[in-house]
Amino acid sequence: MAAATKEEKVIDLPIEEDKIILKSPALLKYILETSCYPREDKLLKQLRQATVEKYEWRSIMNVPVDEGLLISMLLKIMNAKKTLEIGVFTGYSLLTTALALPADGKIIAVDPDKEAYEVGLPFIRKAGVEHKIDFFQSNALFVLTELINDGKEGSFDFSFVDADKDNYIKYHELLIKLVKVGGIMAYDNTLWFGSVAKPEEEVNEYFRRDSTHVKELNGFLAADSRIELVLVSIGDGLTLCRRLY
Ligand SMILES: C[S@@+](CC[C@H](N)C(=O)[O-])C[C@H]1O[C@@H](n2cnc3c(N)ncnc32)[C@H](O)[C@@H]1O
Repeated sequence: MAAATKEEKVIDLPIEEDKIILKSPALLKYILETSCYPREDKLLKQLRQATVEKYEWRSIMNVPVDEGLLISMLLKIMNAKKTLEIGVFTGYSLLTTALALPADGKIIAVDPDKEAYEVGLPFIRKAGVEHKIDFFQSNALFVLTELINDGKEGSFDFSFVDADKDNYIKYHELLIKLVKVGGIMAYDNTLWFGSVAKPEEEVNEYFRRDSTHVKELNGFLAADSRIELVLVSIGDGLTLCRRLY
Protein backbone atom coordinates (compact mmCIF):
# COMPACT_ATOMS: atom_id res chain seq x y z
CA MET A 1 0.00 0.00 0.00
CA ALA A 2 1.25 3.47 -0.86
CA ALA A 3 2.32 5.74 1.99
CA ALA A 4 0.69 9.18 2.28
CA THR A 5 2.49 11.77 0.17
CA LYS A 6 4.23 14.80 1.64
CA GLU A 7 1.54 17.05 0.13
CA GLU A 8 -1.24 15.10 1.86
CA LYS A 9 0.45 15.44 5.24
CA VAL A 10 0.67 19.21 4.89
CA ILE A 11 -2.99 19.56 3.93
CA ASP A 12 -4.47 16.88 6.16
CA LEU A 13 -2.96 16.97 9.56
CA PRO A 14 -3.88 20.37 10.98
CA ILE A 15 -7.52 19.85 9.93
CA GLU A 16 -7.75 16.30 11.21
CA GLU A 17 -6.04 17.07 14.51
CA ASP A 18 -8.51 19.82 15.32
CA LYS A 19 -11.50 17.70 14.55
CA ILE A 20 -10.67 14.28 15.89
CA ILE A 21 -11.49 13.62 19.51
CA LEU A 22 -8.40 11.46 20.00
CA LYS A 23 -6.05 13.85 21.77
CA SER A 24 -2.73 12.10 21.11
CA PRO A 25 -1.31 13.74 17.96
CA ALA A 26 1.27 10.96 17.55
CA LEU A 27 -1.31 8.19 17.72
CA LEU A 28 -3.66 10.07 15.43
CA LYS A 29 -0.85 10.60 12.90
CA TYR A 30 -0.07 6.90 13.09
CA ILE A 31 -3.71 5.89 12.46
CA LEU A 32 -4.14 8.31 9.58
CA GLU A 33 -0.86 7.59 7.83
CA THR A 34 -0.81 3.83 8.39
CA SER A 35 -4.41 2.94 7.84
CA CYS A 36 -6.59 5.79 6.58
CA TYR A 37 -4.79 7.78 3.88
CA PRO A 38 -3.63 4.68 2.00
CA ARG A 39 -7.25 3.48 1.88
CA GLU A 40 -8.96 6.79 1.11
CA ASP A 41 -10.53 6.81 -2.35
CA LYS A 42 -8.57 9.14 -4.63
CA LEU A 43 -11.63 11.23 -5.55
CA LEU A 44 -12.54 11.64 -1.88
CA LYS A 45 -9.00 12.84 -1.30
CA GLN A 46 -9.35 15.32 -4.18
CA LEU A 47 -12.73 16.53 -2.87
CA ARG A 48 -11.23 17.08 0.57
CA GLN A 49 -8.30 19.01 -0.91
CA ALA A 50 -10.63 21.17 -3.04
CA THR A 51 -12.63 21.89 0.14
CA VAL A 52 -9.48 22.98 2.01
CA GLU A 53 -8.54 25.26 -0.90
CA LYS A 54 -11.97 26.93 -1.02
CA TYR A 55 -13.04 26.95 2.63
CA GLU A 56 -9.71 26.89 4.52
CA TRP A 57 -10.44 26.22 8.24
CA ARG A 58 -14.13 25.63 7.53
CA SER A 59 -13.10 22.49 5.66
CA ILE A 60 -13.08 20.96 9.14
CA MET A 61 -16.79 20.36 8.44
CA ASN A 62 -16.01 17.40 6.15
CA VAL A 63 -16.15 14.15 8.09
CA PRO A 64 -12.61 12.93 8.80
CA VAL A 65 -11.10 10.08 6.82
CA ASP A 66 -11.34 7.37 9.51
CA GLU A 67 -15.03 8.14 10.05
CA GLY A 68 -15.62 8.01 6.29
CA LEU A 69 -14.03 4.55 6.16
CA LEU A 70 -16.25 3.37 9.02
CA ILE A 71 -19.43 4.68 7.34
CA SER A 72 -18.43 3.03 4.09
CA MET A 73 -17.86 -0.36 5.70
CA LEU A 74 -21.08 -0.11 7.73
CA LEU A 75 -23.15 0.61 4.61
CA LYS A 76 -21.64 -2.40 2.85
CA ILE A 77 -22.15 -4.74 5.83
CA MET A 78 -25.80 -3.63 5.95
CA ASN A 79 -26.28 -3.98 2.17
CA ALA A 80 -27.77 -0.49 2.34
CA LYS A 81 -29.52 0.67 -0.82
CA LYS A 82 -31.56 3.74 0.15
CA THR A 83 -30.16 6.44 2.41
CA LEU A 84 -30.78 9.97 3.64
CA GLU A 85 -28.02 12.56 3.98
CA ILE A 86 -28.83 15.62 6.11
CA GLY A 87 -26.08 18.27 5.83
CA VAL A 88 -24.07 17.86 2.64
CA PHE A 89 -21.61 20.79 2.58
CA THR A 90 -19.06 19.83 -0.14
CA GLY A 91 -20.11 16.20 0.06
CA TYR A 92 -17.34 14.16 1.69
CA SER A 93 -19.78 11.88 3.53
CA LEU A 94 -22.15 12.01 0.53
CA LEU A 95 -19.49 10.78 -1.92
CA THR A 96 -18.39 8.19 0.65
CA THR A 97 -21.98 6.91 0.77
CA ALA A 98 -22.47 7.04 -3.00
CA LEU A 99 -19.31 4.98 -3.52
CA ALA A 100 -20.42 2.40 -0.94
CA LEU A 101 -23.95 1.85 -2.30
CA PRO A 102 -24.69 -0.57 -5.16
CA ALA A 103 -25.20 0.79 -8.71
CA ASP A 104 -28.97 1.08 -8.16
CA GLY A 105 -28.57 2.69 -4.72
CA LYS A 106 -30.30 6.03 -4.00
CA ILE A 107 -29.47 8.89 -1.66
CA ILE A 108 -31.73 11.80 -0.80
CA ALA A 109 -29.31 14.56 0.15
CA VAL A 110 -30.45 17.85 1.70
CA ASP A 111 -28.64 21.12 2.31
CA PRO A 112 -29.72 24.75 1.78
CA ASP A 113 -26.14 25.49 0.63
CA LYS A 114 -25.97 24.53 -3.04
CA GLU A 115 -22.76 26.46 -3.64
CA ALA A 116 -20.85 24.15 -1.29
CA TYR A 117 -22.41 21.06 -2.90
CA GLU A 118 -21.19 22.31 -6.27
CA VAL A 119 -17.59 22.35 -5.00
CA GLY A 120 -17.80 18.59 -4.51
CA LEU A 121 -19.97 17.82 -7.53
CA PRO A 122 -17.13 17.47 -10.10
CA PHE A 123 -15.62 14.68 -7.95
CA ILE A 124 -19.02 12.99 -7.59
CA ARG A 125 -19.36 13.14 -11.39
CA LYS A 126 -15.83 11.83 -11.97
CA ALA A 127 -16.62 8.92 -9.65
CA GLY A 128 -19.64 8.09 -11.85
CA VAL A 129 -22.09 8.10 -8.93
CA GLU A 130 -24.15 11.25 -9.57
CA HIS A 131 -27.11 9.12 -10.71
CA LYS A 132 -27.44 7.76 -7.16
CA ILE A 133 -28.00 11.23 -5.67
CA ASP A 134 -31.13 13.39 -5.46
CA PHE A 135 -29.95 16.70 -4.05
CA PHE A 136 -32.53 19.01 -2.47
CA GLN A 137 -31.48 22.60 -1.83
CA SER A 138 -33.69 22.93 1.19
CA ASN A 139 -34.21 22.68 4.90
CA ALA A 140 -34.13 19.05 6.00
CA LEU A 141 -37.11 19.39 8.37
CA PHE A 142 -39.22 20.34 5.38
CA VAL A 143 -37.92 17.55 3.10
CA LEU A 144 -38.23 14.81 5.75
CA THR A 145 -41.79 15.91 6.57
CA GLU A 146 -42.65 15.83 2.86
CA LEU A 147 -41.21 12.31 2.53
CA ILE A 148 -43.47 11.16 5.37
CA ASN A 149 -46.47 12.87 3.76
CA ASP A 150 -45.57 11.08 0.50
CA GLY A 151 -45.83 7.69 2.22
CA LYS A 152 -42.09 6.94 2.38
CA GLU A 153 -42.17 5.69 5.99
CA GLY A 154 -39.95 2.66 6.67
CA SER A 155 -38.29 2.83 3.26
CA PHE A 156 -34.71 3.88 4.08
CA ASP A 157 -31.86 1.66 5.26
CA PHE A 158 -29.62 4.38 6.67
CA SER A 159 -29.57 8.07 7.49
CA PHE A 160 -26.62 10.32 8.28
CA VAL A 161 -27.22 13.63 10.06
CA ASP A 162 -24.40 16.19 10.07
CA ALA A 163 -26.23 19.53 10.17
CA ASP A 164 -27.82 22.06 12.56
CA LYS A 165 -27.42 20.62 16.06
CA ASP A 166 -30.48 22.38 17.50
CA ASN A 167 -32.72 20.29 15.24
CA TYR A 168 -31.19 16.83 15.80
CA ILE A 169 -33.97 15.66 18.15
CA LYS A 170 -36.60 16.83 15.63
CA TYR A 171 -34.70 14.98 12.86
CA HIS A 172 -34.67 11.87 15.03
CA GLU A 173 -38.46 11.94 15.44
CA LEU A 174 -38.87 12.12 11.66
CA LEU A 175 -36.10 9.66 10.81
CA ILE A 176 -37.38 6.97 13.15
CA LYS A 177 -40.44 6.90 10.90
CA LEU A 178 -38.52 7.01 7.60
CA VAL A 179 -35.77 4.48 8.42
CA LYS A 180 -36.96 0.87 8.42
CA VAL A 181 -36.95 -1.36 11.50
CA GLY A 182 -33.38 -2.72 11.73
CA GLY A 183 -32.02 0.29 9.84
CA ILE A 184 -29.45 2.76 11.18
CA MET A 185 -29.75 6.45 12.03
CA ALA A 186 -26.29 7.99 12.43
CA TYR A 187 -25.69 11.34 14.16
CA ASP A 188 -22.39 13.15 13.76
CA ASN A 189 -20.54 15.43 16.22
CA THR A 190 -22.05 13.86 19.33
CA LEU A 191 -18.92 14.70 21.35
CA TRP A 192 -18.85 18.28 19.98
CA PHE A 193 -15.10 18.85 20.20
CA GLY A 194 -15.04 17.26 23.65
CA SER A 195 -17.20 20.04 25.09
CA VAL A 196 -19.93 17.65 26.25
CA ALA A 197 -17.71 16.42 29.08
CA LYS A 198 -16.79 19.92 30.37
CA PRO A 199 -18.65 22.11 32.86
CA GLU A 200 -20.56 24.76 30.87
CA GLU A 201 -18.45 27.66 32.11
CA GLU A 202 -15.31 25.98 30.76
CA VAL A 203 -16.73 25.52 27.28
CA ASN A 204 -15.49 28.02 24.73
CA GLU A 205 -18.27 30.49 23.94
CA TYR A 206 -18.22 29.50 20.28
CA PHE A 207 -19.16 25.88 21.14
CA ARG A 208 -21.45 26.53 24.13
CA ARG A 209 -24.86 26.78 22.49
CA ASP A 210 -24.49 23.64 20.42
CA SER A 211 -22.79 21.85 23.30
CA THR A 212 -26.08 22.19 25.18
CA HIS A 213 -28.03 20.86 22.18
CA VAL A 214 -25.68 17.91 21.73
CA LYS A 215 -25.88 17.02 25.44
CA GLU A 216 -29.69 17.13 25.21
CA LEU A 217 -29.56 14.86 22.18
CA ASN A 218 -27.21 12.37 23.86
CA GLY A 219 -29.50 12.15 26.92
CA PHE A 220 -32.59 11.86 24.72
CA LEU A 221 -31.13 9.05 22.59
CA ALA A 222 -29.83 7.14 25.61
CA ALA A 223 -33.39 7.11 27.04
CA ASP A 224 -35.10 6.19 23.75
CA SER A 225 -36.36 2.60 24.00
CA ARG A 226 -37.15 2.53 20.26
CA ILE A 227 -33.45 2.23 19.42
CA GLU A 228 -30.29 0.35 20.29
CA LEU A 229 -27.33 2.72 20.26
CA VAL A 230 -23.58 3.10 20.45
CA LEU A 231 -21.64 6.37 20.67
CA VAL A 232 -18.46 5.70 18.72
CA SER A 233 -15.51 7.89 19.72
CA ILE A 234 -14.30 8.42 16.17
CA GLY A 235 -13.96 11.81 14.52
CA ASP A 236 -15.98 14.21 16.63
CA GLY A 237 -18.23 11.43 17.95
CA LEU A 238 -20.62 9.36 15.87
CA THR A 239 -23.78 7.92 17.44
CA LEU A 240 -25.25 4.92 15.64
CA CYS A 241 -28.89 4.10 16.44
CA ARG A 242 -30.56 0.92 15.22
CA ARG A 243 -34.34 1.13 14.99
CA LEU A 244 -35.90 -1.66 17.08
CA TYR A 245 -39.59 -1.17 16.31
C1 LIG B 1 -20.77 19.86 8.94
S1 LIG B 1 -21.47 20.33 7.41
C2 LIG B 1 -21.78 18.78 6.62
C3 LIG B 1 -20.49 18.09 6.19
C4 LIG B 1 -20.69 16.88 5.30
N1 LIG B 1 -21.40 15.84 5.99
C5 LIG B 1 -19.35 16.38 4.81
O1 LIG B 1 -18.87 15.33 5.24
O2 LIG B 1 -18.78 17.08 3.96
C6 LIG B 1 -23.05 20.89 7.93
C7 LIG B 1 -23.99 21.28 6.78
O3 LIG B 1 -25.32 21.31 7.32
C8 LIG B 1 -26.04 22.23 6.53
N2 LIG B 1 -27.29 22.58 7.20
C9 LIG B 1 -27.49 23.52 8.17
N3 LIG B 1 -28.80 23.59 8.48
C10 LIG B 1 -29.45 22.68 7.70
C11 LIG B 1 -30.80 22.29 7.55
N4 LIG B 1 -31.76 22.85 8.27
N5 LIG B 1 -31.10 21.32 6.65
C12 LIG B 1 -30.12 20.73 5.93
N6 LIG B 1 -28.82 21.06 6.02
C13 LIG B 1 -28.48 22.03 6.89
C14 LIG B 1 -25.06 23.38 6.37
O4 LIG B 1 -25.46 24.19 5.26
C15 LIG B 1 -23.74 22.65 6.18
O5 LIG B 1 -23.41 22.53 4.81
